[in-house]
Amino acid sequence: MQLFTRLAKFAFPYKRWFFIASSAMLAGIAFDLIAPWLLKQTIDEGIAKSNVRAIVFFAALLGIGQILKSAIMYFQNYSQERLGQDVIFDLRQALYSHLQRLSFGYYDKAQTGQIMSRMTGDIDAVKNFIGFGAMLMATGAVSFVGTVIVMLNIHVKTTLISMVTVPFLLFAIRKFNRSIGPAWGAIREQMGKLTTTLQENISGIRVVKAFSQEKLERHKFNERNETNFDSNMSRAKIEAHSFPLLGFYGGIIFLLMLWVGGYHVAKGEMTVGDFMAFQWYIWGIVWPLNMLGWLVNIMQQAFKAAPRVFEILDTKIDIDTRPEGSVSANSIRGFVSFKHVSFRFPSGAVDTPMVLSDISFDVSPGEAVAILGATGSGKSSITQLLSRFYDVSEGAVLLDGRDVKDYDLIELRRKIGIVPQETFLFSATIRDNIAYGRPEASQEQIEWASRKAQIHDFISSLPNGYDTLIGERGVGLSGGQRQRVALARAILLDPPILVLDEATASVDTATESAIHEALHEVMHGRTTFIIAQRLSSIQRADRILVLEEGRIAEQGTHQELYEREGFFRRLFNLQENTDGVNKRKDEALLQTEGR
Ligand SMILES: Nc1ncnc2c1ncn2[C@@H]1O[C@H](COP(=O)(O)OP(=O)(O)OP(=O)(O)O)[C@@H](O)[C@H]1O
Repeated sequence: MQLFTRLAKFAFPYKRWFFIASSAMLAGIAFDLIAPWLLKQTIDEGIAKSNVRAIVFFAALLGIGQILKSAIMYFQNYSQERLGQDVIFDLRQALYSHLQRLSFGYYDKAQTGQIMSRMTGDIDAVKNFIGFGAMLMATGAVSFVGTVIVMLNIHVKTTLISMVTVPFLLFAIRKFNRSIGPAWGAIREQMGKLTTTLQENISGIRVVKAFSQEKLERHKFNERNETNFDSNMSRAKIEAHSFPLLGFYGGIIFLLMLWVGGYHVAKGEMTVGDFMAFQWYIWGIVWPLNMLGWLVNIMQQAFKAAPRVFEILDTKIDIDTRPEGSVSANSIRGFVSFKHVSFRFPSGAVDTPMVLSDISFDVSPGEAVAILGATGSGKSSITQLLSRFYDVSEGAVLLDGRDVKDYDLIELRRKIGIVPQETFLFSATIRDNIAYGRPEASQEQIEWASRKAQIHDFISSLPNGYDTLIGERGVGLSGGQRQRVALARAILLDPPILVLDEATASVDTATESAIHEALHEVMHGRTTFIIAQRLSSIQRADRILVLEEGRIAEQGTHQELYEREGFFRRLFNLQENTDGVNKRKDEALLQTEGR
């Protein structure tokens, strides 16, 4: 019932189509009730009395009625489809907007395939019900009741005896309804899993092929496909078992009517016209009953699909984009302050250790701070809290002296240019990708950002330049090129805060040094966070924070940390040694080649 109410709320704005469809439906049923009577009149008043005028008159009325009904059917079909499409349009739109507003915490746990299948198959199932299932149900119910009333008026005994199987049929429908519901639930769930497997396989096809795991993946898909097949066969078995029984009960109604009606005609208690009219009327009760199984199917599909859709809509938005009383972030300067921040990912269990513990530091506007630490030490998490991809578990992150939670989130994020660790590019032109955060940017501005990111020359060398289309996730570009396009995208935002999360990890040392040279100018006047594991990436940092297992182990300038003989010094010595060894190897190689 709750589902009905929720779906009805979506349908309410389109009540106009509902009224047109239901009026057309009632008009259609009215015709179905009048037409057999016209037939009766044609037979009893025309044929039986050899009255040609009466035959022509009633037959003409029947013809006109048929034409009118066709026109009415057009309105009914159009408006009920329109109602379904409108509702589904809004539902899909609401779902998409909600998905856009859900935080990283949701996506950490969600499966893309499940979301996809809810946006497509589940929504379609709901549409089938709203579009014609519900209307057909209403038409059937009105037609059934109306026909029974008219038939009772013509001949009570024939009507009642003909309908003797109806209670059995309704009982069978109830049983069918109970068993088909779970079957449809399993199918919708299986479809979500099948889509997830497919989506993961396609997204990870390069890994699959690199590790020659096509057979394993085929096996995984096959398993899902088989489960889906089995679920559908279980459903088909229930249908195969129930539908003939429902058809049988419906057929018996027709036979009983022939038998009882024929008997009463023979006894002179019914006219031939009445009998013929009954033949027609009987379809008014048989078709809704015959359709019941099919309608229950549509309804159960929708009732299993709708909760999956509503489950997403009901997911609480934990990080609201425009919290009440939020302040504008448009004029922030970039003073960042972490106050005793501790953090655990929302997907992490309560008893797991914090990813960040008691982190406190201040960064002045324009300062460049490097965050250094072993893998998994919490470097990226720090910057994710700044952009409010997640909210702190304890403490506070302040921006220009205000809690980041107080700012309009959309404006806040526009003020933080991020080059993430994993570059994602859209299947669009290189220009569109660079201008993603600032679609109104001019070609000059885009080229300026590309130059700073050391990617302009490469783009210009392509036959289509900035108009070059890149594939999904940036296919067609190397890892380093993708990273530089992402860098240009962040630079173009011209933000007061810049976050470079291993932004030059995929480029060669020469390009890295060229990027850092150019970045020096870009970083000027901006608060910059440079997350890196290579010391060469953080040369330009004014200050370094060293993280160890989610805590700040040390902080200071290069010189201060070097003298402290801690993690930084160890890393420095290690990387110096590695660089030294590499350098010696290169020299030896050159000498060998030179000989
Ligand atoms: N979305 C997530 N959900 C749950 N735990 C996460 C999530 N992302 C990261 N973690 C965990 O949080 C810890 C810190 O991760 P973070 O990405 O901040 O480390 P990092 O220092 O940036 O590592 P790297 O240098 O490898 O990028 C890690 O132990 C990681 O397993």
